[in-house]
Amino acid sequence: ASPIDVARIRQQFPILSRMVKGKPLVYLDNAATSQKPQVVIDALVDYYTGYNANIHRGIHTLAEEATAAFESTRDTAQRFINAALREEIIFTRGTTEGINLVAYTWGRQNVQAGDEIIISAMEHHSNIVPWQILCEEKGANLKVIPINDDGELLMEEYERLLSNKTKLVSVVHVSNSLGTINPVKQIIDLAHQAGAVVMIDGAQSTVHMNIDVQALDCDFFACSAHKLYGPTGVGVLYGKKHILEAMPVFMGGGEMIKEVTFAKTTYNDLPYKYEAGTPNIADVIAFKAAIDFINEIGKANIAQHEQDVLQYATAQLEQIHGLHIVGKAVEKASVLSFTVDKVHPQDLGILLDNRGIAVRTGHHCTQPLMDRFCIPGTTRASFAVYSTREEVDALVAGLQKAIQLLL
Ligand SMILES: Cc1ncc(COP(=O)(O)O)c(CNc2co[nH]c2=O)c1O
Repeated sequence: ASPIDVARIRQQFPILSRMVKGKPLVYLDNAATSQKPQVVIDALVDYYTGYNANIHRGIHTLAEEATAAFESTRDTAQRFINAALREEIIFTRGTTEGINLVAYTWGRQNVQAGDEIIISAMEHHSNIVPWQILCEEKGANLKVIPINDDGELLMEEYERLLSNKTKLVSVVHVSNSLGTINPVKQIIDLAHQAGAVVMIDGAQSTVHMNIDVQALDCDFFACSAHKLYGPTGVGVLYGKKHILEAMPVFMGGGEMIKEVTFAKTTYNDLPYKYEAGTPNIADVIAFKAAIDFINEIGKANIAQHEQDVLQYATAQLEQIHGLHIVGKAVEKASVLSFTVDKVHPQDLGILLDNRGIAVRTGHHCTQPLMDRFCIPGTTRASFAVYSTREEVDALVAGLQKAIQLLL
C-alpha cells in the first residue's frame, strides 16, 4: 500500500484534472518537468499581487518583504540539500546554467592543456557540451566512463580512467534516460583520492532521494526547481565555500559588485558574487513553496510510492511482446524507458497522446547514450508523487492498442 494519500495530493494539482483530446490527462513526463501544486501557483500570484519589488538594498516595505521571502528560499534550499552554509547556495536558471557556471569559472581557472575531465556515457547534453567547450579552449581531454548493457557505470573502468591528470569528474546522479542511480559517494571518494574535484548533476535525483551534499562531500551540485514541483527558470548551484571564493566571477553587473570605479571594481561576497542582475524573484520565492510541499509529504514516502509505481509499471510493460526496457540497473529511480520492435518511438508517442497520455520520445538530450545502445531513441514514462497504478494501466492499454495499429 502506498505510504501517501495520492488522491488528496492529486487534488492539489489543478492541471491533473485536465482533459486531453477528450480523455483525462495521464501525465507521465515528469523527468522532463513536474506539475505544480496550488501552493506554488499561489506563491507566484501572492508575490505579484502583494509585494512585488526589486530586492536587496531597497528601503521601502515592498522591497524588504520581497528580499525576506527571496532569502528565505535560500535558507530552505540550504537545509533541503544540507549545505553547511547559506552562502554556498547560488540561485541559477537551472542545472544547465549551474554546470556552465562551473565550467566557465572553476574550469577556466583550473584546467590546463593536457588535463583530463571525466564524465560518463549516460550524461545529459548539459553535462557534456560545457566540458567539450572547455576542453577545446584549453587543449584538455574529455574521458568517458563506459556503462554496461543494463545502463550501470563500469566502475573498474572509471578507476582506470582516474590519474594525476584528472582535474574534474562530473557525473549524473540519476540518469534521465535510464533511471540509473549512480554510486556517487564512491565516485566522489575515488576522484578526491586522485586529487580531482567533483560536480554532481542532481537534476533528476533531488526529487527522488535525500540529498546531503556534506555527506556526499561533492564539491559542486546542481539541480532545477521545475523538476521539484517548482517553477521553471530557477535552480540551485551548490559549491563548497572555499572553492567558490577562489573562483573568478561569472557574469558582471549589479548585485555582484561591492564598488565600481572606472579604474577598478571589487566584487560582492558569496553568494551574490554569482547572482548578477535582477534575479528571477517570483520563481525563487515560489521555489520555497515547492520544497515545503516535498518536505511536508516526506521524501522517503515519495520515493516509496514512486518505487511502487515503477515496479508495477516495469512488471506490466515486460509482458508486452516486442517491448524492451532500456535501463535495467539494480538501483533505479522512477524513469522507465523502452523500445518496441518495428515501432518508432515518435509514432508511439503520438498515438498515446491521442489517448491523453503524455510520455517523452526521442533521445532525451542524451544522444551519445542512444548511440551506445544503437537506438535512435526511446519512449520514456517517468513517474512522480501523484502518479498511480491506474495511470500505468492506461499506459499499458494505450501501448497495446498503439502497437496493434502500427504493426
Ligand atoms: C540529468 C539531467 N541533467 C540536466 C538537465 C538539464 O536541466 P535544465 O537545465 O533544468 O533543463 C536535465 C533535464 N532533463 C530533461 C529535460 O527534458 N527532458 C529531460 O529529460 C536532466 O535530466
